[in-house]
Amino acid sequence: MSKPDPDDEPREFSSPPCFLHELDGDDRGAPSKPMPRDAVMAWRRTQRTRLIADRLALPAAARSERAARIASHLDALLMDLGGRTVSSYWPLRGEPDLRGWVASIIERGAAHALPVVAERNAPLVFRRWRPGEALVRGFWNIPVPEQDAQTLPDVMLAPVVGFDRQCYRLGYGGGYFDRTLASLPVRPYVVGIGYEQAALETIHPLAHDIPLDVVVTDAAIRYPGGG
Ligand SMILES: Nc1nc2c(c(=O)[nH]1)N(C=O)[C@@H](CNc1ccc(C(=O)N[C@@H](CCC(=O)O)C(=O)O)cc1)CN2
Ligand SMILES: Nc1ncnc2c1ncn2[C@@H]1O[C@H](COP(=O)(O)OP(=O)(O)OP(=O)(O)O)[C@@H](O)[C@H]1O
Repeated sequence: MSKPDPDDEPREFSSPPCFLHELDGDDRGAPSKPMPRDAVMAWRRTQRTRLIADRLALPAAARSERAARIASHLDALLMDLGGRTVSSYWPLRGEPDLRGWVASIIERGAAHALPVVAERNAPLVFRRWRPGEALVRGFWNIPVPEQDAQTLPDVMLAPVVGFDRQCYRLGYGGGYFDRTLASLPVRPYVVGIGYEQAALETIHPLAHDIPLDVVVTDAAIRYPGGG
C-alpha cells in the first residue's frame, strides 16, 4: 500500500484567461490558480457538506425519478453486460439508489459485487452479492455482503459526492476509490454516478486523484473535458 505523498501538489498551474470571477466570491466555480494542498482539503470539506445537504434535501420522489434516468443512461452506455462483473454500492446519504437496475443486469447475465472497506486506509475489496443475500454492517455501518466471495469488477460504479469537468471525483474523503484504482492489477471501466446538481468546475485535483472514465447523471453521460 502506498503512503500519502507529502508532495501531493495541485496538478493545475495554468492561468485562467480572466480573473474577474475571483471578485464575486463564488467558490463553486472555483478559480483555477493553484491552491495549496491544505486549502484544497478544506475547500473539499466545505463542498462535501454542501453537496450532501443539497441531495438529502431532494424529496424521495425526485431522487427515485433521477435514479431511473441514471439507470436508463447506464443501459445506453453499457449495453450488453452479460458475462461481466459490475460493482455498485449500497446507497447512503441520498446517493442514487440503483438496486433495481442491479437486479436487472443480474437477470441479463451480469455478475455483481459490492465494495467493502476490509481495512481502514487500504484499497477496497469487492464481494459478490445478489439481491436477497445476507448483509452485515461494516465500517461506518455500511451494509456489506456476509459471504467473503471476492472478485474484481470489469465495470465499477463509483458514487460521487461531486464531480468536475475532467471527471475527477469528490467522495467522502477517505480516498478509498483512488487507493483501489491505484492498486488494482487491471483497471476496470470506472463510471461515476451522481445527480447533475453535483457538478463542479474543478475539484482542484491532487496527485493522488484518478479521473473517472465517464460520469453518468440524471441529465447526461459526461466524458472528461466533454462539457
Ligand atoms: N455507498 C457507498 N459505499 C461505499 C463508498 C461510497 O462512496 N458510497 N465508498 C467510497 O469510497 C467506500 C466507503 N468510503 C467511505 C469513506 C469515508 C467515510 C466517512 O464517513 N468518513 C468520515 C471522515 C473520515 C474518517 O473518519 O476516516 C466522515 O465523513 O465522517 C465513509 C465511507 C466503500 N463503500
Ligand atoms: N493511492 C493512495 N495512497 C495513499 N493515500 C491516498 C491514495 N489516494 C488517496 N489517498 C489519501 O486519501 C485522502 C482523501 O483523499 P480525497 O479527498 O481524494 O478522498 P475522496 O476521493 O473524496 O474519498 P472516497 O474515495 O473515500 O470517497 C487524502 O489524504 C489522500 O492523500
